[in-house]
Amino acid sequence: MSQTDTLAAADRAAALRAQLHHHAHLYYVLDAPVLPDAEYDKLFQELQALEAAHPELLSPDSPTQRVIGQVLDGFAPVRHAVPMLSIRTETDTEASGARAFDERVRRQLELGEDAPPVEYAAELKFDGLAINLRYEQGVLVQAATRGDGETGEDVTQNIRTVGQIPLRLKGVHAPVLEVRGEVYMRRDDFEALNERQREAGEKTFVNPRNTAAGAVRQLDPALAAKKPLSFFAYGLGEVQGWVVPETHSALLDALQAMGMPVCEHRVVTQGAAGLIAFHQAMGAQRDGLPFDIDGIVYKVNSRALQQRLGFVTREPRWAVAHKYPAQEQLTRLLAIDIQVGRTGKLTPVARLEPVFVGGTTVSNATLHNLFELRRKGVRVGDQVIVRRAGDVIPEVVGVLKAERAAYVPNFRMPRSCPVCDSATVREKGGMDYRCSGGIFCPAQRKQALLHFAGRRAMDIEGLGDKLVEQLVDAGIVDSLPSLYKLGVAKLAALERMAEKSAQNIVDALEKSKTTTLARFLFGLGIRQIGETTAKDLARHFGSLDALMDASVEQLLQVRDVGPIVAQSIHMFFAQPHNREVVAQLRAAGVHWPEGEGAAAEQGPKPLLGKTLVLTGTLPTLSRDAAKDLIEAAGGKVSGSVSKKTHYVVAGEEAGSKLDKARELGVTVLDEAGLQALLLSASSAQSA
Ligand SMILES: NC(=O)c1ccc[n+]([C@@H]2O[C@H](COP(=O)([O-])OP(=O)(O)OC[C@H]3O[C@@H](n4cnc5c(N)ncnc54)[C@H](O)[C@@H]3O)[C@@H](O)[C@H]2O)c1
Ligand SMILES: [Zn+2]
Repeated sequence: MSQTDTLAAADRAAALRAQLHHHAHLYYVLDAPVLPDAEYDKLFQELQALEAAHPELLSPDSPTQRVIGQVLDGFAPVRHAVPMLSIRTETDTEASGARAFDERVRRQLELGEDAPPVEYAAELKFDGLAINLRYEQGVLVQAATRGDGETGEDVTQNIRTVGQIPLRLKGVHAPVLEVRGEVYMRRDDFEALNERQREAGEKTFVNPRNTAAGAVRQLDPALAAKKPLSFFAYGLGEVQGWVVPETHSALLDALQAMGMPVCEHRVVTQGAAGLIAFHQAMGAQRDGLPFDIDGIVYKVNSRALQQRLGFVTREPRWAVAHKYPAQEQLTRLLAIDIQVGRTGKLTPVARLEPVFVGGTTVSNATLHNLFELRRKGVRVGDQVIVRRAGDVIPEVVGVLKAERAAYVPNFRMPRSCPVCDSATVREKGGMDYRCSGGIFCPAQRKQALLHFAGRRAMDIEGLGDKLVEQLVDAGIVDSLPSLYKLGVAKLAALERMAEKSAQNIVDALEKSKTTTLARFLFGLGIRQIGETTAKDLARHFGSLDALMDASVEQLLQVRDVGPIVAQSIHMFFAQPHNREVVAQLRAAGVHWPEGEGAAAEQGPKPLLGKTLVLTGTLPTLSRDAAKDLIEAAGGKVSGSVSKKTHYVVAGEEAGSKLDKARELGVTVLDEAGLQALLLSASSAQSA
């Protein structure tokens, strides 16, 4: 090898070490890596290869030679009685990773060709943070992170908040028993946490691993307690006065018997073939697991053999981590498109240079919403980190800002819906932009039709999920008015539809034409217009034309209508295509007694200002009918009992609401009591 080769190699090795140290610091000390693991691993492997080719370049402080990580200021250092090591990684293709490990083990144990296969225990490699739990006389006295392997951090206070970690071991009173395992965050807990963050307009977390690590290494235990963490045990540290089982699998059984959470997905198997089978089987189940794993750990099962194999500086010789495809990868953001969801929500979607991540090729990923996109600072052309884990849709979780070559303008949400061209709106205080097109927007059509046909709206019997799906997909129904053009022949031609049922639908459509203004308004599916608001509006304006022409100020006069609702109604009727839909529906024969609301408004209001709660089954009145009666009498129906509740109307099988009413001393009525109240109050008022 020439001298220039060696010099170039030395330069490259030094550069790689500097980079690896930098990224390890971000990862292990600050819990805030900027590179995906796969990129870090590439650099790590390049350094390993260089050092193998040029042994003279090896230095004891190389990241390949020792565990990196250091104690964060603010935590007391804990010296590990038994060092906490790393595990050698096999990133090769499925079969060869296990075979390479088995061959090494056999060579080191000096097993001949015809010696029987080595017994292995295989388990999952949980993607979290290693923790050493020290129990003295069976009581948890200290919890420590790995740190640099020799010295970790005392995180006892934070670990005490992890409900799955026993504070006392069952049936163990040994002077010292250190249990090691992984603290992690379940995917559903992680998603829920991020959902809350997004709703609050706060920063979201990148992945469960870094979130869990950050929570454990949080200086304020109260903040740590807010992040739901879980735990799996997989090994031991120092032991005094306890007989360690002879195999790894028996150890895991023993840990489980002490009350330690141990993962059920593990096997004992002979030779490489069994390892390969387990790696493949778990690879197929990986997406469905409730937590992230980044591989399988193979361990020589016999403790005696483990001791014979021993350690190299950084890792045991008797274990190996056989990885799966990474769940985070770097790729380029080609464009940002807008997707319109079933409820009209606009989601920015990243079009990506296709990348293999989490086991599949991904070319689209969600950017969630404008605010998150801005906070992450994502721009078209950027190198972005894509995460795909489990069944969650792939998402862009970060960006390498240093890589940006030129100025790229900030992304903006479109002013009109890319599907239907209706105006887009952002609700005050909300994070989301929406298409205001409603039924007019093909993206929202099915949802809008179902809502229109719903029991509390136009009440079109038989027009459910399946049928709407069929009608829209076949292009037969593309708007609310086109519903009323459906004939028996067209319907009967659909799959699973007979003449009789088609006739029933046509009859139901006909029947629905005679309705009330409140039902019709509610059925239009105007954002923010629930059933109660629709009733209030109908009562207040009495006619649809008056409502359609109302100004925001006039709308604000209606009981319980605030600025957001008023704006939404005004916006809806300001759009010509919405007025057109209304006109067509009326032309199709949909009608209601005009002025009905105004008349009702003048009737007696015996329950004005009263709040009632309904619970259980009433003998004759349906829940809806009771609600209508109460509302017609000026009362309000609420879903939960509080000190502000005036009456609870209870029927059969009334549940916790009844208990709550008794607890708070709220008057409880049965159906007869309600009827009497309506009558006596109204006669009292008219008297
Ligand atoms: N993104 C970055 O910038 C960056 C920087 C540094 C390190 N990293 C990542 O950190 C990892 C390397 O870290 P490492 O050296 O700690 O090794 P490792 O995390 O790959 O392996 C050792 C660890 O595996 C864990 N583990 C999980 N399940 C286990 C089981 N069943 N049995 C035993 N141990 C189990 C333990 O916590 C143990 O400490 C790589 O994935 C690397 O990509 C990333
Ligand atoms: Zn639209």
